[in-house]
Amino acid sequence: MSETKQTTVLTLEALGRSFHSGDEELHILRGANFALKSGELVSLVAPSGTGKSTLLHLAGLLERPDRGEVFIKGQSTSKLGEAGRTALRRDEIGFVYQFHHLLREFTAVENVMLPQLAAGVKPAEARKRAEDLLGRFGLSHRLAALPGRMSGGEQQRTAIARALANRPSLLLADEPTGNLDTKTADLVFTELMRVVREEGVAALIATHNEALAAAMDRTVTLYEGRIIPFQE
Ligand SMILES: Nc1ncnc2c1ncn2[C@@H]1O[C@H](COP(=O)(O)OP(=O)(O)OP(=O)(O)O)[C@@H](O)[C@H]1O
Repeated sequence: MSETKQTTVLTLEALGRSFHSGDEELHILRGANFALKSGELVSLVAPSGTGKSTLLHLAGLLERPDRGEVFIKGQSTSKLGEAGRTALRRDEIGFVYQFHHLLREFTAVENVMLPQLAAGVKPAEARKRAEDLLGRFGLSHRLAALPGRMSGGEQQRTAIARALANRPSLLLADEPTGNLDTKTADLVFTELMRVVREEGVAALIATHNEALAAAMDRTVTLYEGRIIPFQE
């Protein structure tokens, strides 16, 4: 993709977020700024408790900041009501958690179909997309499996496929392989990066694994409530 055609998918502007802990006020984000361009893969590597999940939840419109603004493809989100935020989240953002959160009573292919059906995609088309995505994660033989019968790696691959199902422009992932053994984590992470690049999705991925982080386009960290380039 040429430089001129790249759009900014996610913009965080002067984000502030504090939490009360007993008598104390924890200022977790203190004017965090960030921009992510289409197709860009960025890792977020920062010590535990510095606010990675907080930041991803704000960027994913799951929570609202105390101060500052989140823009999705240049669109301001602060003035949107819950219905508007939900629609934007459904159409533009895929989220992957450390734990898969798949619906246990539905098969792998159904789990990847569901967000598409919610977005109004016809069942036959949703199934085709789900089968294609799961196939690209090496799960063609597990389409009809229930989450409880799948391995941790298979569950997480399915959760990533589900997050990509609606062709989001932005993928946010919070320690997506943090719950897996090292070998499986490396495999799943490599697949995630491959499919994310194939799909042209911009991604911001929190990870503790610096080796995996280094395979992305750039790495950022959190320092004193702000987002800065990561330096080893
Ligand atoms: N809802 C909340 N209420 C009170 N405190 C909170 C809340 N959410 C987060 N915090 C606090 O804010 C800080 C940052 O939390 P956050 O989960 O964003 O960190 P993190 O960098 O993702 O950590 P980890 O790597 O351990 O997951 C922590 O001190 C946490 O206890």
